[in-house]
Amino acid sequence: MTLLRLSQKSDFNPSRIPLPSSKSESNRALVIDALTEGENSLSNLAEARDTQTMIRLLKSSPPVFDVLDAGTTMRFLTAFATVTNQKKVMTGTARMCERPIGILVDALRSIGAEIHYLNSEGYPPLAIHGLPEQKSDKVKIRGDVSSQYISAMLMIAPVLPQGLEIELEGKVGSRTYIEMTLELMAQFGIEYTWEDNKIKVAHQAYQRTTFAVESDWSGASYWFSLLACADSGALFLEGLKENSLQGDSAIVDIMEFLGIKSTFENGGVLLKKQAVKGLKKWDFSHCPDLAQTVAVTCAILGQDAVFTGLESLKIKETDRIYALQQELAKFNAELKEIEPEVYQVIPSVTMPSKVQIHTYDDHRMAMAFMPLLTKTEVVIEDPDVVNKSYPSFWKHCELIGISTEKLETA
Ligand SMILES: O=C(O)C1=C[C@@H](OP(=O)(O)O)[C@@H](O)[C@H](O)C1
Ligand SMILES: C=C(OP(=O)(O)O)C(=O)O
Repeated sequence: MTLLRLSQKSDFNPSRIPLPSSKSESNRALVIDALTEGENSLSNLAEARDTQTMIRLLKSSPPVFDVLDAGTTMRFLTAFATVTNQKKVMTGTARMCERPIGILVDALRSIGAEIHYLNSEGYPPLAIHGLPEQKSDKVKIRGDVSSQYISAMLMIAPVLPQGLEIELEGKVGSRTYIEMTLELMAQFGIEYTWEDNKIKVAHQAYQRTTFAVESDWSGASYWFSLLACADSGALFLEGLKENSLQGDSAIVDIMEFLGIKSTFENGGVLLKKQAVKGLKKWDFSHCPDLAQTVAVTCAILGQDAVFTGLESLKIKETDRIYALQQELAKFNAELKEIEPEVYQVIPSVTMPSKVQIHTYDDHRMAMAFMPLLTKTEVVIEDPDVVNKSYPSFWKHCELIGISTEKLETA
């Protein structure tokens, strides 16, 4: 196994970080591009493995779409292959084959798709045989498992012969990602209405356009956390916009409570330290990918906080609740379920002289625990796990004065 030892060489002052591009925006733009007649001009596509996998599969179109561990690539390409009447097998890593897809398959089948499960009902791998005829222009989808099913159906809606009306059932999680999908579709000329729980998209053509992907706010969150945990310094994060398509820009509001003042200027955001006001309670329903970052920040800063909206964390790259609980315990902090689906972060009071973080095949576990280096010696297991969303993460650590030393073990 590879281990990476992290330690701080200097103050983070003044350091510029050339953030990676958003994989969520990139993967949507690529699917829309594949559904547009004629050429779009897409720039700043993400270096993330999830996006590079999407690019490779769309370009080479092999009979088996192996998406590895990329959730959006799995869900978006399932809908794409169906609507474009392709015969494909959809598969991925062992963990991907444990991540549910039944809600999307049911939605596609209800409008006429032919899709079969090759192993377990409700999970990849799948065999897609296409959509011989659109049988319905209405579909109901529950909103509390993954918004990616809804985004996948929305992106194919304009090219369906009868268009599509999607009725969202129950609580809707990750709503900001549905909004991102619709706003991006609108940039490619699509008109839609969203009233109450019904989103309607008529049959229409995607218009050729020029689209530049913004930097990744989820990736930016680790630098907010690092500065919040550091004694001093300032950071400039390049390529972020105040009016972002990405819901994870909520990190600005969260970190305002945890000691970071953000100023948008010169095509990015300048982070400076300010007094910690304290974060009492936060609902992560619409920004689930920030939960690990903020849990670790609170644990390090000695901030007791209550988190809700963590339901979807159990079905992501790993069970992120379990993973957080195990790793926080290594420095005497806790993520305790105090009522069903209500969690309290109980911060660390004593910090060991060294902490080794297991990363559970989850990029966000590696990146979220990096700021621990401000308090103790940190060793990250399997550091290449960051490649899923942020391959240059450790290089950027070096760039701002963190030493990263690779250690090989048997
Ligand atoms: O649509 C997207 O780009 C994403 C939606 C979210 O997933 P869920 O909708 O499953 O919560 C998020 O966690 C994921 O990283 C990216
Ligand atoms: C959950 C994530 O991605 P996905 O669901 O697309 O695999 C993530 O990047 O944190």
